[in-house]
Amino acid sequence: MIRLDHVTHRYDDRVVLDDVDLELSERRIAVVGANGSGKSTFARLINGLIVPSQGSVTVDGLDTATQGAEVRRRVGFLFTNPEAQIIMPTVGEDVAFSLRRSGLPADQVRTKVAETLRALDLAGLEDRPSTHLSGGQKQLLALASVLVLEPDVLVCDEPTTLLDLRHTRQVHGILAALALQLVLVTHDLDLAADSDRVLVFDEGRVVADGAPGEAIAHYRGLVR
Ligand SMILES: Nc1ncnc2c1ncn2[C@@H]1O[C@H](COP(=O)(O)OP(=O)(O)OP(=O)(O)O)[C@@H](O)[C@H]1O
Repeated sequence: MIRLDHVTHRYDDRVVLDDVDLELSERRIAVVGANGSGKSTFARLINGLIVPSQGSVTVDGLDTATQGAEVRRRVGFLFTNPEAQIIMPTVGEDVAFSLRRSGLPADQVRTKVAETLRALDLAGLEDRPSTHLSGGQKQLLALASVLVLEPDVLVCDEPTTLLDLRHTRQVHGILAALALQLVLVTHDLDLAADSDRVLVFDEGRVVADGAPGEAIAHYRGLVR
């Protein structure tokens, strides 16, 4: 359960999230809204990349402000641009790097890395330099490096914005099949429609919250 208790966030003096109060327990939650409406700030609050100026954010009762490391063990985060999170020179090393503090022996790390790459259509690419991957493959690698840690929650901030249609569909399919709680910030309303609950942000507030049909219709109404 993700809980935002009267969360306000400011950058300097500017309020970008204004008294957001939510309990999120659905498996697939989509977040839509105009540029600058506060979606990324909201996403980053969930895993403690940002802590709120006022109010609190908890994940399974763990407070992001005081138990950030524990929260981040449960909550994986996928950025729009995979370059922001690919660290190691080769595909296999990058996924294995996520497990560096797992205490697992090397052979188990290798097995987990291979299994995760297989699940993301990157089988056999362990030794491929990360820089040689296509943009779509890079996003799959970034996702592999998050999923190998088996998070309970995955927060994705516009994960398909930089991808072509084929890779967008591929990432959608993979995200839809994951057995975890997914919070997906997206401008892709087809993708948002395929969720259990949609939050619509506008100027730092949640202005609609509910079933996809209703919430997306509200969002469309805002931009008319
Ligand atoms: N680190 C920061 N310092 C100052 N202001 C910021 C910072 N990050 C975001 N902002 C501002 O906060 C507001 C909300 O930004 P945020 O990125 O959360 O919106 P968004 O809905 O995700 O937008 P987009 O759809 O364009 O990604 C924007 O006006 C943005 O300029």
